[in-house]
Order: sequence, then structure tokens, then C-alpha cells
Amino acid sequence: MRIVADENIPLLDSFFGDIGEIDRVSGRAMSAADVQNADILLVRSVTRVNQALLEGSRVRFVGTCTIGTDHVDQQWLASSGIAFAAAPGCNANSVVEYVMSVISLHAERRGVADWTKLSVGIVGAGNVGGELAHKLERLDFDVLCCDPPRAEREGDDGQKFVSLEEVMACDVVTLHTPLTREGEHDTLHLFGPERLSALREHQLLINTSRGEVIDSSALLARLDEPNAPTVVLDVWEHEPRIHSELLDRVWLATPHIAGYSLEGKVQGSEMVYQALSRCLGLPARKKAGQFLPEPALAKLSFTSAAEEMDSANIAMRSCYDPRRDDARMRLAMSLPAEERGPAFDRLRRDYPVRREFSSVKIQLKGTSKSMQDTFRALGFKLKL
Ligand SMILES: NC(=O)C1=CN([C@@H]2O[C@H](COP(=O)(O)OP(=O)(O)OC[C@H]3O[C@@H](n4cnc5c(N)ncnc54)[C@H](O)[C@@H]3O)[C@@H](O)[C@H]2O)C=CC1
Ligand SMILES: O=C(O)C(=O)[C@H](O)COP(=O)(O)O
Repeated sequence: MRIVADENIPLLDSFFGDIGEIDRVSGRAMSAADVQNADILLVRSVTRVNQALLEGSRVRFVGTCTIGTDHVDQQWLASSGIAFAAAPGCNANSVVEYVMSVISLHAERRGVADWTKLSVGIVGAGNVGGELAHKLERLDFDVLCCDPPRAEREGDDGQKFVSLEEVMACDVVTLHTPLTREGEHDTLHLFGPERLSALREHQLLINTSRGEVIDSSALLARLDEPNAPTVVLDVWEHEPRIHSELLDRVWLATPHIAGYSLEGKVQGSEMVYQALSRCLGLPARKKAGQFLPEPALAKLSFTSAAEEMDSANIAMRSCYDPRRDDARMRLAMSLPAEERGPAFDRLRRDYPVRREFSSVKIQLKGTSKSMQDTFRALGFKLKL
């Protein structure tokens, strides 16, 4: 069995080595010639998987080790009898931790002593948005969610959803929809000139969904106007060749790495390994957890002298500080124009190991119940 795989998929040998012979290729540059003699194709989000790539090949299974599937023509795969699997939810927690870290930095920057006083509006309440809402509610934030497809499916029996306009009145507006180009609720340029003009100076707009959910020319124009909102972008139109003027105008800019915790990436590989094993009728005994190394930061300790929010900020930022990704991104994007695309991809290929909050044990000595609840809600393990 011949497997062609994006070289950036972690643990290829560990998960897939005994299923077939693996050829590693660049996901971004993958061509029809690369996959011609493959039986199995494993990708991440940067490979367009469609008729042009696969027609005439032997490929019978395609797996993407990502949540998003907008790069895959699933209709064509189904009509060609090619099995397909994605990794829903694999890196949802990583994105949630990115957003929580951004919100905590924003609160500090704005002089908001209690970050839970910021209302948060979530657009798209699936695996990422739903988990984010859950964590924020546990922390006592006011959260509003807009998800018309879920609202229609679940009716009055489900969770309460509000309109996009209501969500857009929140202090923080964060986008977690898939990129869809057709249908009643398509999201391509969901945030165009009109919606962007409704956002005000005190508001924070975060996009970790797909770049094309925001019209970047309209955003650029809006950011040049008075009373523009603060913007954080992890995803960009036309990656890896991003709009560098936009980069100059956003507060935090990161190279599509919100989902890049080690846990998230390895779970993506595991979920596709499970799906492929099912498809081939093989036992699937390997688990992501067995391959995760010991974290560099294993323990943090706070005493009764620790202040709740300061301690939570220290803990979150010791695990993950988006400002470091922003600094690396700005440095890379200061290269000459023709070198920026490859530099964007290098930032992603060579991404440093980032562990999730759950990898750190927090020791709390004589601290309040409220402080313990905060750490638990953030996802840290407690050692009392
Ligand atoms: N920046 C990054 O590193 C990452 C980005 N992503 C992106 O985040 C997206 C969301 O991920 P999940 O939550 O796991 O997906 P999901 O499929 O579980 O949830 C998406 C939700 O958006 C809702 N939705 C669809 N159209 C909508 C609209 N017009 N308005 C409001 N809600 C709408 C859906 O009903 C669904 O509940 C992915 O599709 C992917 O594009 C995912 C992982 C990492
Ligand atoms: O899972 C998704 O969806 C994502 O956006 C991934 O985190 C993107 O990672 P790559 O596939 O581009 O490595």
C-alpha cells in the first residue's frame, strides 16, 4: 500500500508506518504526479483535494488531519467512490486557548481589571465556538452565540441562539464558522463593508476561522477609518501570500497557528489513523496520548498571596502567549514581498512545541475556592 502524505503531518511513521510505505511531499506544492501511484492520500489544510489532483490516480482513501474541510471537494470524492475522513474537533481546544489568551491580553491592554466584564459574541457555535462558550460561561462571562444552521436544526429545544447583529454588539466578537461558498448560510465574506462598519473602537474582532470569512479589502478600508475596532487575525485571505498592509493595521497577527498545539496536531493524526484503520478493517490500537512527550513546563505553584487574575494570566501566558507568534510573524513579513509567502509557510512548518493548559499541574496553597474554580475552568489540572 502506498501512502502519500503532507510532510507536516506529525507522527506519520508512528501512526501509519505499518499500514503502508509513506512518501512525504510538500502539502502546498502537491501535484497530480505526486499522487498518481498512491492508494492513500493524507493531507492538512493547504492541499486542494479535487478532480484535478486525483483523477486517474489509484487513491481510494483521503484523510485530512484538520477540522476544516473547505480545501476538499467532498462531492467529487463521493461521486468517484473515494472514502474521506476529517478530524472534527481535533484541535478545537487549541483554538479556544488561543482565543482565551487573546481576550486576557486585550482586557489588560484596555485596563479592564476583571476580564469577565467583557461580553463575548461567538459566531459559529460548533466544536470550537461551543467549547469556547462553555469555558467562558464557567468563568462567568456574558456570552452570546449566533449559529443559524444549529438554531434551525435544534429549534426551541436546543441552546439559545441570537442574531448576528446581537452578537456583533458584544465587546469581543470571535469567528468560528467553516468557510462555505454556497447555501443559505454561506460564510464567504460574511464580514463585508457593512458589518465591519458596525463594529466600534472599543470592540475586539478575532478571526481564527478562515481568512475568506472576512473581506480583507473591506477590513483594510475600515481600519483606516476613525473608531475602527481592534482586530486579531490568525487566518488570512490568500494564504500564504497575505495582505501585508492589513498586517500593519491589526493588533495581533499570527500565521494560521491557533490550532497548532501539539495535542491538537497529534489528535488530528490519530483521528485519521482511526478512520483509515476502520476503512481497511484493521485494528486501531494507537492513541495520541502515547506519543506526547513530557511537557517542558510541568508544574506551576501559587500561594495565598497570589492574586486571582494575575495568577491566571501568568499560567496562561507561560503555556501560550500569542504576542510571541505575532512578533515572529511581523519579523518574517518584513522580508521582501516575494519571500513572504515561503516565510509564512516556514513559520508554520517550524512551529515551536506548544502544549495545552491541561499539560500543566497548578499547585495552589491556601488559595480561594474562586481561584481554584478559575484554573479548573481554564482547563488546568489542579494539585491542591
Ligand atoms: N485557525 C486555526 O488554526 C483553525 C481554524 N479552524 C476553523 O474553524 C472552523 C470551525 O471549527 P469547528 O468549530 O470545529 O467547526 P464545526 O463544524 O464544529 O462548527 C462550525 C459551526 O459554525 C456554524 N455555522 C455555519 N455557518 C454559519 C453562519 N453563517 N453563521 C454562524 N454560524 C455558522 C455551524 O452550524 C457549526 O455549528 C473550521 O471549519 C476551520 O475552518 C479550525 C481549527 C483550527
Ligand atoms: O484544523 C484546521 O481546520 C486548521 O485550520 C488547521 O489547524 C490548519 O493547519 P494546517 O492544515 O494548515 O497545518
